[in-house]
Amino acid sequence: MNTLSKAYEVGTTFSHNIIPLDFESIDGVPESHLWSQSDESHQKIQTNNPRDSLIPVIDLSDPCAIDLIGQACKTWGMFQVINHGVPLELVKKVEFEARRLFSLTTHEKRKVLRSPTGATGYGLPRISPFFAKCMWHEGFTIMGSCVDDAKVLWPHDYQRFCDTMDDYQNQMKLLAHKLLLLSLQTLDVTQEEINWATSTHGSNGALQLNSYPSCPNPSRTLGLAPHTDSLLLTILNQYGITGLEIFVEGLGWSPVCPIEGAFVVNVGDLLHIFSNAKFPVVYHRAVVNQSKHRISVAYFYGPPIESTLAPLSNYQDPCFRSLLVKEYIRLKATHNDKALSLIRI
Ligand SMILES: O=C(O)CCC(=O)C(=O)O
Ligand SMILES: [Fe+2]
Repeated sequence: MNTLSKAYEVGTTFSHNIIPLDFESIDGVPESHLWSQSDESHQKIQTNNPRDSLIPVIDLSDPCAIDLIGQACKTWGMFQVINHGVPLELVKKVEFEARRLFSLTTHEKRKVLRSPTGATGYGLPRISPFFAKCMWHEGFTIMGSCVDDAKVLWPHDYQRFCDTMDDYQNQMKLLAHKLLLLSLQTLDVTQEEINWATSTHGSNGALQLNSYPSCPNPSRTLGLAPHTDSLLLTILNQYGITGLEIFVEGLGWSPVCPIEGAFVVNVGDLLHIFSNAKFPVVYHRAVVNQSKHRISVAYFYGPPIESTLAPLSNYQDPCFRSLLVKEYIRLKATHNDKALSLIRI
C-alpha cells in the first residue's frame, strides 16, 4: 500500500467488469470479448513495414541523450531507451515472477482479486468499464509492498516475489527520476518545479503486470483498449513480444517493436499538463496474438498525491487549470479520456 493506492481507491466508482476470464477453461472467444470490426478502438492499419517503429531509440550513454529525449518527448511523447543501467538479471527475474503468478490456477489468482473499490491485486484493466466489450487481459497491480497478496498466493514462498518486485520498483523509480530530469531540462522550468517532479519524498509509483494469453481470434479481440497513462511517466517492458501500438494522427495504429534490453518510455497525462502541453500524451493500446502468451510490465511514476499540479510557470497562457494530483486521478477514474478536456482552459 502507498498513498497512490488511496487516491485510486477513492477514485474508483465502477464495480462491474472486474474479473478476468477463466482462460484455463475456455476454448473460444466469448461474445463479451468479440470487438466489432467497425469499432474505432479496434481498427487495424497497415504500416509500410510493420517491423519499423516510428518512435526513436535513445542510448542513455550518448552525450546527446538530453537533446534526443527532449526532441522525442516534444514530437512523440514516447521513446525507447537502451543502456539505462537497470540490471538485465533483475529485468529477467521480474518476467519470471510475473509468469509464475499468471500461471497459477484461476481459482488461486481470484483469491487476490482487486476489490470493486480497490487499487491493487488481480483484475481487469481499470479502464474496462468505459468500453462495451471486455479485453483479452488479466493484470496484477502493485502499489508499494505486495506482501499481503503474495502471502495468499504462496503462503510458504512469497518472499522471492516480493523482493523481486521491490527491487524492480526501486530501480524504476531511479530511472524515472533520471529521465524526468533530462526531459524537463529541455523545457523552460524552474528549480522548484524540477524538485516537485523528481522529489523522492512522497513520490509514488505503481507496477502493473499485464498478461495477454494467446488468443484463438486475435483479429476480433483487444488486449488493452486505447488509453493514455495518467501519471507523469511510464516505463514499460514488452519482454520481446510485439503488441504495443500507438495512435499516430493521419496514419492510424502503428506498432512499437520490442528491442532487446530496451524500455518504452511514455509521457503520461500529468507530464502533459505540467509541460503545458509541450509534451504530447500518446494514445496507445495492446493487441494480442494467436500463439504466444505475452507479458508486459509497466511502471507508472507520479508525484505526491496531495501536491498541486500546475503547468510550468515560465510559460504564459497555461493550457490547463491547476489542481491537486489526487483530484486529477479521481477525474481520470470517472471520466477516462475526457479528463484532460475537463481541466483545459
Ligand atoms: O502491454 C502493453 O504493451 C501496454 C501496457 C500499457 O499500456 C499499460 O499497462 O498501461
Ligand atoms: Fe498504458
